[in-house]
Amino acid sequence: MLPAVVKLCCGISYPHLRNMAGLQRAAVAVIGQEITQLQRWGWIQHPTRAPAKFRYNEPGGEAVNQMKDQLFYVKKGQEALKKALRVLESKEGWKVEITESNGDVIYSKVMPGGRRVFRLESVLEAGVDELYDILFLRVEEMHKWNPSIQQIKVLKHVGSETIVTHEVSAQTAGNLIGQRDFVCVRHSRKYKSDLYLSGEAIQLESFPPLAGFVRAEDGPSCILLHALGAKITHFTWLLNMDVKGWLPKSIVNQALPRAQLDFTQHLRRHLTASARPSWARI
Ligand SMILES: CC(C)CCC[C@@H](C)[C@H]1CC[C@H]2[C@@H]3CC=C4C[C@@H](O)CC[C@]4(C)[C@H]3CC[C@]12C
Repeated sequence: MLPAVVKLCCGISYPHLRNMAGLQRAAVAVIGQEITQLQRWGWIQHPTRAPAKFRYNEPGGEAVNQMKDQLFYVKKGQEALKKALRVLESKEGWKVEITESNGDVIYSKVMPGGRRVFRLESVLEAGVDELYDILFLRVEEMHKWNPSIQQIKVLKHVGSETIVTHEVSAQTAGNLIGQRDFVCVRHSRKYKSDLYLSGEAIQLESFPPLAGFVRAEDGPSCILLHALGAKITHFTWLLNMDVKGWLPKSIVNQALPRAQLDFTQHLRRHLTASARPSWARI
């Protein structure tokens, strides 16, 4: 009797389960368990907004694929964070690249394989939540305050902590590196009063490189926001980028730390501008 009632309830609430072959059903169960595990460990939160096309009444195969998709992006974002943190935690091999008078310092280090990664250390006069809002929640607005960016589009929302983005850098005067575009998984993770933002390039069949653009690859990279006070945050940014194309290493290794300093400068300006009342803004 009980199994029949359970079956009936499942049939009513999940019509697609009835259309599924045995294997698909097993896959849904396994993926469901994995997501529950991740949620239990606090790695993912319950989606506040279902991803655009995620609907329970779609045929079984589609639902399985969408769940697999979600799991793939969340895991990719978490792995990017772990890998980036491992780079930051390793203490050897860092050398000072640039020291600015405002206290910003950029270090660099050569990774196995020969790529140089850059680590910016800075202190910003803003709270962690405000920075999270600007850098993650309002990522699509970044071009409004940062002229190095032409456009950022969120292609997918996977729960509230993971997004898939398409970013296009701007063609700026004096920058010897032409425009690039990126497709990345971006993941955010809160830990006490700190916040971690990670990113890594992914290949999306549905989003092949645009004609006329060089598709660069970001990551594993991350930004760590560590609260020093209510309105003061230590900002660490690991930039790990393969800009692709045929460029001398010396040019790339000058442009990347420059791009970090520019980014922080624009961010500071944006913070002061948004702190002023709207009538006082130009
Ligand atoms: C030198 C040339 C090739 C690149 C210049 C543009 C660089 C600096 C731009 C292009 C895309 C940008 C990234 C786009 C999106 C995010 C996610 C956000 O949560 C933190 C900032 C971060 C990570 C940006 C950092 C700056 C960035 C990497």
